[in-house]
Amino acid sequence: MMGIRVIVAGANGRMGREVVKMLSQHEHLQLVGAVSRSEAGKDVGETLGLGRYGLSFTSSVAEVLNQTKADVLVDFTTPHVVAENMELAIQAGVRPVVGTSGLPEKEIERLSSLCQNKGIGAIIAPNFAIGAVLMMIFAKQAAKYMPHVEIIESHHDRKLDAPSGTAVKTAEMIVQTREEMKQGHPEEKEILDGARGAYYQGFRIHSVRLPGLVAHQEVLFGGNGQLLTLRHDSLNRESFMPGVKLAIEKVIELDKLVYGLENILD
Ligand SMILES: NC(=O)C1=CN([C@@H]2O[C@H](COP(=O)(O)OP(=O)(O)OC[C@H]3O[C@@H](n4cnc5c(N)ncnc54)[C@H](OP(=O)(O)O)[C@@H]3O)[C@@H](O)[C@H]2O)C=CC1
Ligand SMILES: O=C(O)C1=N[C@H](C(=O)O)C[C@H](O)C1
Repeated sequence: MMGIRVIVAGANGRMGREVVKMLSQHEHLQLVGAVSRSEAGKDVGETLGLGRYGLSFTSSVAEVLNQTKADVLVDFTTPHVVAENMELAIQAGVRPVVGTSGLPEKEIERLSSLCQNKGIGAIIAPNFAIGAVLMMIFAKQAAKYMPHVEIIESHHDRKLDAPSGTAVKTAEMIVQTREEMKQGHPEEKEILDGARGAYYQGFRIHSVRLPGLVAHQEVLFGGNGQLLTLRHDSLNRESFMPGVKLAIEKVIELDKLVYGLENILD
């Protein structure tokens, strides 16, 4: 396989650090740029405890794209900047692989058109853990036969967006097979605001935030006299890395934006 030149945005964050470490373990994946506002100018490897790299952090995606030839931009930043980062990359002919959550549907559509106009690939994956992707696929299958469903997602308390990107994607996949219906008692009333969670086309999504958690989700299906629970737990951030590696390798072959890792699994 040809070498793939990769820029990482959010490289000093929880996910970015893990991506930099993963790249260092694969000869065909070469880190050519790393963005961190707080660590700009410092050596990437020394800052991340990986030994001297001879490559310094850059303070913005615009700057690194200007200075560096790259094939792929991996983005694990925040919902506020991810769209702008993607747009800059697409304009520069660099393919985005995006894990950052919180991108609204309209924005994904707009970025998809940009990719189409430019004829280059991009991947936005709400969750790169293969087990989580399987949970979403199984939830879509189950919803056809058990349409009474609720999603409970639980994350660490540093998370900015709720519900999680994974919960939103799971809900989007569920409604592809679930007959539309409003669940619960027709006269149900919330005594405390938000008690029943966020409403999504007739069913509910609940978000838990606690220190100690990483990334977890349960999809609960109820039927007469039976319950089905699908559960996935990411116990550390290494769990996302096989999916990130796969996306970096696949995005090179794409000529459009793909939303969801399930669409590139063989
Ligand atoms: N798809 C998936 O499988 C997964 C997705 N995620 C998502 O990835 C994203 C990042 O998560 P995580 O690594 O935990 O978050 P962190 O907060 O640890 O890292 C985000 C990094 O983004 C940078 N950043 C923050 N604000 C800005 C800004 N305004 N402009 C430019 N850079 C900024 C910061 O770096 P600095 O201050 O140095 O610039 C920070 O280190 C989240 O949206 C999360 O939901 C997380 C796990 C898995
Ligand atoms: O913020 C996180 O940590 C995670 N975010 C993604 C999401 O919003 O679904 C993926 C994973 O759940 C971890």
